[in-house]
Amino acid sequence: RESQAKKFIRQHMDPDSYPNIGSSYCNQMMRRRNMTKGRCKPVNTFVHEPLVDVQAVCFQEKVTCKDGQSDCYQSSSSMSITDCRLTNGSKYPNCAYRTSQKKRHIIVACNGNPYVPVHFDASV
Ligand SMILES: Nc1ncnc2c1ncn2[C@@H]1O[C@H](C(=O)NS(=O)(=O)C[C@H]2[C@@H](O)[C@H](n3ccc(=O)[nH]c3=O)O[C@@H]2CO)[C@@H](O)[C@H]1O
Repeated sequence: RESQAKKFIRQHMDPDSYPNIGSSYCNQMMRRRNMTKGRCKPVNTFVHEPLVDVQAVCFQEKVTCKDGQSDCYQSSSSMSITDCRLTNGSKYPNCAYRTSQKKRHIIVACNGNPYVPVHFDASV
């Protein structure tokens, strides 16, 4: 059984790829990280920073999550991210994504002991 922390890493961490990634990045990565099985996950963000830097966000600015819960945190610095967004013409099982490379502050929810990211809430 995959823990929430491991699931966060699988779905949102890609420290080893460089920002100038091609337009097929999302199509490849959404498959490779298992987010196109059964349905195409509509929106997903990958973070191109070291895991320790993303884990540190759990001890940075506390903010309210989109769902109203209070266990979200906003990164003090902006981070290199890639937003993957399903295109309108996309038809399962061929999940077609738009790849957008950005520098944003990320907002994650943290949980557990050790206190680590378990959910990607938004970027600002
Ligand atoms: N406060 C909490 N505290 C603790 N745990 C919490 C909390 N909230 C949820 N979970 C947990 O997380 C699980 C989960 O998968 N939530 S999810 O909203 O569907 C994830 C979103 C995100 O993956 C993605 N997205 C979205 C925007 C963006 O910029 N980038 C981007 O990637 O889209 C998804 C849908 O929006 C949920 O089952 C629940 O267990």
